[in-house]
Amino acid sequence: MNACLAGGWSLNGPVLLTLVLGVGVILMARWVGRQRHFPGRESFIVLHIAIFWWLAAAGLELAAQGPQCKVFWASMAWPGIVGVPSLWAVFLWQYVNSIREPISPRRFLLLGIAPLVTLGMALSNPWHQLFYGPGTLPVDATPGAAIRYDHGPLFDAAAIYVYLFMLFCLAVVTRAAYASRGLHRRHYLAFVLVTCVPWAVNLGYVVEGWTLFGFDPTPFSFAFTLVAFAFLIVGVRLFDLLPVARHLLLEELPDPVLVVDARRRVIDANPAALALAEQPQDWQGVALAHWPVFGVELEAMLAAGEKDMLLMPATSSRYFEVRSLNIERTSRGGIAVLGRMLYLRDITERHCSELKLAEALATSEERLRTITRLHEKLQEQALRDPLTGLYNRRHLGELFDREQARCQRDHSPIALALIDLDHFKLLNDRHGHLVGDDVLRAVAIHLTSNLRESDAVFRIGGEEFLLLLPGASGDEAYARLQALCQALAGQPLPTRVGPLSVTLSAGIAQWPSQGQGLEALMQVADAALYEAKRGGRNQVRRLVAADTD
Ligand SMILES: Nc1nc2c(ncn2[C@@H]2O[C@H](COP(=O)(O)OP(=O)(O)OP(=O)(O)O)[C@@H](O)[C@H]2O)c(=O)[nH]1
Repeated sequence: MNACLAGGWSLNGPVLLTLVLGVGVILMARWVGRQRHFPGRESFIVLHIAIFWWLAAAGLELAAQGPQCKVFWASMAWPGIVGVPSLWAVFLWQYVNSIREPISPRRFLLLGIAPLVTLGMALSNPWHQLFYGPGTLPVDATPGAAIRYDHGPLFDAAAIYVYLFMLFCLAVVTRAAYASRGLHRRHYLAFVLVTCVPWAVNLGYVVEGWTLFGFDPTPFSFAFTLVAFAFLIVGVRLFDLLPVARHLLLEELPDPVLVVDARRRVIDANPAALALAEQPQDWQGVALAHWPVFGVELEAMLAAGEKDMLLMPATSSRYFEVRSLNIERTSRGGIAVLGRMLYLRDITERHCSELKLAEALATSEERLRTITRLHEKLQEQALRDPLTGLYNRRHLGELFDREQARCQRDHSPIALALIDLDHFKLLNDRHGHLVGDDVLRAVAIHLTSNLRESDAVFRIGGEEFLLLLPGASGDEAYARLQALCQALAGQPLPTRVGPLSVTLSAGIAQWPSQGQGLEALMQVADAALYEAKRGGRNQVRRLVAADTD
C-alpha cells in the first residue's frame, strides 16, 4: 500500500472529474443532513459516504500508474461497491415504509461484515488469485493503461451478493409504485426509473463492456442516482410536506381529535382534545375508557359499534357531534383496522339553534292549539243560547237538514214541536226578570232531561222552545209532549224566590206529511200552538185534519 501511495500518479482530466464528483457527493451528504427529517435519512447519508469511498478508490485507480497499484485501489473500492447496494436497500425499505427510526448500530455493523470480508478477499488476492484471476492485466503497454480484470469465483460471489441487493431495491420501489395511487404512484415510478439507471449501466459494463475513461461507469451512475433521489425526496418534498401539513392542521383544528389504537388506547390527541379533557398528564397510552371528561361516552360508542353520536361533556356546555373513522391498512390478506380516529365536531351553535327552533315550534303549535280551541269554543258559543246553554235558532237549520237527510234514507218521520211558556209576562212582572231567567233555565233542564239521545231542543225566542224528535210519529210525539207538559205543570221549578209553578203550551207538526221544509213545518206547529193557547193553555195540540199519522 505504501508503495502505491508513494508510486507514480497522473492527475489527468478523468481523475479530476472523479475528484470533483466525490467532493460533490460529500457536500450533498452535508446538505441532506441539514434538511428536514425524512424516513431513512441516516441510511441515505451513509450511502453518500459509501459512494464517496467507491468514487475515491476509482479516482485513485485512475490516477495510479503501476498496474499493481491500479489493482490495489480497485480492491480498496470493494467496501463501497458492496456497501452501496445494501445501504440503498435499507434506505429504500425505510423510506417506502415510513420507518423514521434509524437502523440500530448492531444491524449496521452486521451490514458492514460483507463489505469488509470482500475487501479482505480482494486484498489477499495475490496469495489465492480467486478474486482476480491471472488474466488481470493492463489493456495495453502504455503507462497508466486501464486494467482488464479476470473475474475469479470470489469476485462472482461478491457480484451475486451485490445483484441480490439491487434486485431487492427494484422490488421494493416497484411494489410501492404498485400499491400507491395518483401523485404518490408517479413519485414511486420515478424511484423505479432512477433505480434502474445503475442496473442498466452495470449491465452495459458487464455485458457490453461500456466504460467511462476506460473505467467501470457504475459508481458514476450511482452518484447520478443519489442526486436524482435527493431531488425527488428533499426537492419535491412530497412525503415530507404532507405529514407536516396534516400535523399542522390537526394542531390548529379547533375541534378535538383523538387517535386510538386497535386496543382503544389513546395514542394521539390534538391540543383541542387535551383542552377539553382538562390537560391530562401522561396521557399517551391511556385506555379510552379512562380518558378524562368524555372517554366513557366514546368507549361506549365504539363498544356498541356506533359510527357517530351526540356528546355533551359534563364539564362543558358545548355539544359535539362525534364521528369515528377507521384507520385501515390494505394488504393482500384483506383490510386490517389499525385503530380509529375520533373526530369531535363542535356543533353547539347549530344544536342550540335547533333546540330554539324546536322550542319555538312547540310554542307556536301550543298557540295554534289554543287558537283552535278558542275558535271551536266561539263557534259553539255562536250556536248556543247563553242563558240556557241550549242550541239557538242558527243551529236549527243545519241540524234539521242533517236529520231530514238521515230520515229520508231510513224512511222514518220527524216530529217538530213548538213550546211556549204560558203567561210568562205575568211571571216576569210579578217576580222580576231575574226570576224569569231562573224559570227559563229550569225549563231548559226539564226539557233536555226528558229527551232521547237523538232528540234536540232549541231556544228560539224569549220564552219559546223547539223540540226536534227524529223518528217520532205524530202520535208518539203527541204522547211525549203531553207527558212533558203534565210533568212541568206538576213540578214547581226552583228559582231564587223559591219554587214556582209554570205551564207550557205546545203545537206539533209532522214531517213529511205536514210540510217538506223547516219553515213550512214551523208554520204548522205555530198554528197548532196557537190552538193550544186558544184552548186554554197548558196543553198540546196538533192540526188533526192534516195529520195523517
Ligand atoms: N225574564 C225573561 N223574560 C223574557 C225573556 N225574553 C222574553 N221575555 C219576556 O217574555 C214575555 C213574553 O210575553 P208574551 O209574548 O206577552 O206572552 P205571555 O205573557 O207568555 O203570554 P202568552 O204567551 O200568551 O201565554 C215578555 O214579557 C218578555 O219580556 C228573557 O230572556 N228573560
